[in-house]
Amino acid sequence: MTLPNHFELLATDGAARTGRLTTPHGMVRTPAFMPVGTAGAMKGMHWREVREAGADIVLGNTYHLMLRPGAERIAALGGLQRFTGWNGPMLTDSGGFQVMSLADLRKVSEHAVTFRSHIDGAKVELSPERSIEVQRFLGSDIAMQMDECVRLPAERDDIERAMRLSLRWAERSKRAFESAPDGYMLFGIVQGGDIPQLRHASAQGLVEMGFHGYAIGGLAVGEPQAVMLAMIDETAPALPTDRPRYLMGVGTPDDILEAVKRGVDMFDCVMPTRNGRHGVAFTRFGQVNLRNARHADDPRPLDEASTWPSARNYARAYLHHLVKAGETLGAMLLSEINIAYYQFLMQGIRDAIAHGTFEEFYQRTRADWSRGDI
Ligand SMILES: Nc1nc2c(CCNCC3CCCC3)c3[nH]c(NCCc4ccccc4)nc3cc2c(=O)[nH]1
Repeated sequence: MTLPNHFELLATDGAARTGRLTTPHGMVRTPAFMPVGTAGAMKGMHWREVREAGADIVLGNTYHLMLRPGAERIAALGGLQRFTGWNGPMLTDSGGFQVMSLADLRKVSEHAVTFRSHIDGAKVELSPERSIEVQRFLGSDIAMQMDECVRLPAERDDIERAMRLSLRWAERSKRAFESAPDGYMLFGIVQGGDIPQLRHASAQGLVEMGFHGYAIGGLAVGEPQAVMLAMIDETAPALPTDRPRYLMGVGTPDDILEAVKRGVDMFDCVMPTRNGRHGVAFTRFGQVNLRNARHADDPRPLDEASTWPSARNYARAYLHHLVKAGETLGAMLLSEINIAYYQFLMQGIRDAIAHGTFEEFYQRTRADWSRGDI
């Protein structure tokens, strides 16, 4: 049964696309970078800054929120938007990936993933049905199917086993999702590791089932960028052109630019906020590690032409001092500066595709990153 389409393609330039995704909580401009609000908060930032930076949609974390404060509790309090105060679109991951990377004593069976909570050691079972139920309780606008992601490099047998399990879980996730109200979306997740034939089989299986959008999973899990890009080249053409494509967990500004060029519409990554907390700034001219002593006497701001005040108004020397002194303000300023840069990059990408100048934008942006005089 084909699901209704809430995605509108506005323009294409080569394989790159720009469009609009309509959700119950608002509109998402694509290509979109979705900041990751891990446990119901954007670490070190107020939601108004996330919005002012240009983010249309953020990620919530099913794994963390189902353990604490609990999905039923958030539902009773009106859902994630009301609970957090972010009243825009939200996407939640299914939790399986986080279990495999965060929980201990985890086990994967046909029925579900079972694990011990990293908070109180309680035994927890996360089946496709329970994952969809939790995402519905959270009230997210876009839910993800439950899947199994294999780290790379991996044996072909293991990649195939996980890909076929994920297809069976896709079917169960879709059935469990069917009662969701109009407008709420469910995305399938393509698996298949670094093996083209398995990528094609996974994409074909999902497209036959029919989803509101399709994620490319199983990447950014240890493989070189060239392998990731090759798998996008194999997968994107196998997905419907009129539905959104979401590359999970990606990535650096360079990863994003390369993936947009290959037809990807949506991205999420913890990097802007995580690197910000560790003193690394993303700028139009590349990354700047403000822990480095070379900044101690530098009166220049990070980027005097930035559209974001904090990137224009603070001396590198001050940011260096805050980071070295472990001042919370350092993590706060760099988090907002990084989220703002990522949104600045996405706005430039959307405008370039809309004007048919994506190739020039691509070349100039990469040249600016590698100027190295920062
Ligand atoms: N369901 C599912 N999720 C995946 C994710 C999580 C995406 N962010 C979820 C948010 C929701 C909650 C938290 C995150 C991935 N993240 C990455 N790479 C991250 C690489 C990275 C790691 C650390 C720093 C920077 C980059 N690959 C991923 C593959 C999958 C996948 O196949 N299936």
